[in-house]
Amino acid sequence: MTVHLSARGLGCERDDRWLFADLTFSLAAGELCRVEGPNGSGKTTLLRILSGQLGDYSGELHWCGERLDRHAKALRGELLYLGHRAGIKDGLSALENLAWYQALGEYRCDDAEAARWRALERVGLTGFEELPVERLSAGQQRRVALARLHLERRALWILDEPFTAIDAAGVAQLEGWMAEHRDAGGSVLVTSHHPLELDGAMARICLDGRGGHDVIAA
Ligand SMILES: Nc1ncnc2c1ncn2[C@@H]1O[C@H](COP(=O)(O)OP(=O)(O)OP(=O)(O)O)[C@@H](O)[C@H]1O
Repeated sequence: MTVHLSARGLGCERDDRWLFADLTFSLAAGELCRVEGPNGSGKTTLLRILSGQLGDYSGELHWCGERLDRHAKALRGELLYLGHRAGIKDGLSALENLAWYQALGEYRCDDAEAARWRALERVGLTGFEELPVERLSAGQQRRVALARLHLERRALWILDEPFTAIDAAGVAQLEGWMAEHRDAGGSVLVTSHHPLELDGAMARICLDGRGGHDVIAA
């Protein structure tokens, strides 16, 4: 099985405090992993390091066997990162937001417009495609961000608090998409402050907020 991400001896310090140190784990194709820990324990920082956005860490990180610091571009083409902020532009419509992501060159597909409509249908935004997103509810705005999961296939999803503002049906749906992605050979790293149906099927990286951690297999 292809190992997507592997970390050896990973550490990160903020304000003279280790968020985590000597963290070793791997995430292979077809695996799910939940990163958990109290507020401020370093979950977002870890996900930003693993997605190649932060370079101030110690230890080694590999993407598909290649050092991440030397092959960040290879990872970018295979990664979908959703931050804990929705990352959408208020004045643009849902369709325009997705077009903006496509225009950034992050998404390649034959029929970009059809892909946008299809993605918005999947997240339950039929009828809301052309309104400025500032006129959508918080949960609908989060769904605009989640529509990126359906724009194009990416091997690795890194999702930071993707369930924020999502209703119970939406949580079940998103868990279903994560399971589908895994079954298709993708991998997922996710944070959530709430219990999930998929918990039993996920490995866990538990940060304790004091610099310690546990890595627990699925
Ligand atoms: N750029 C930065 N400079 C200095 N300190 C930072 C920076 N980014 C984060 N921190 C600190 O690192 C710690 C971990 O932050 P992080 O956002 O990773 O935590 P978290 O586990 O995701 O928290 P939450 O559950 O509240 O989202 C916090 O104490 C934060 O203040």
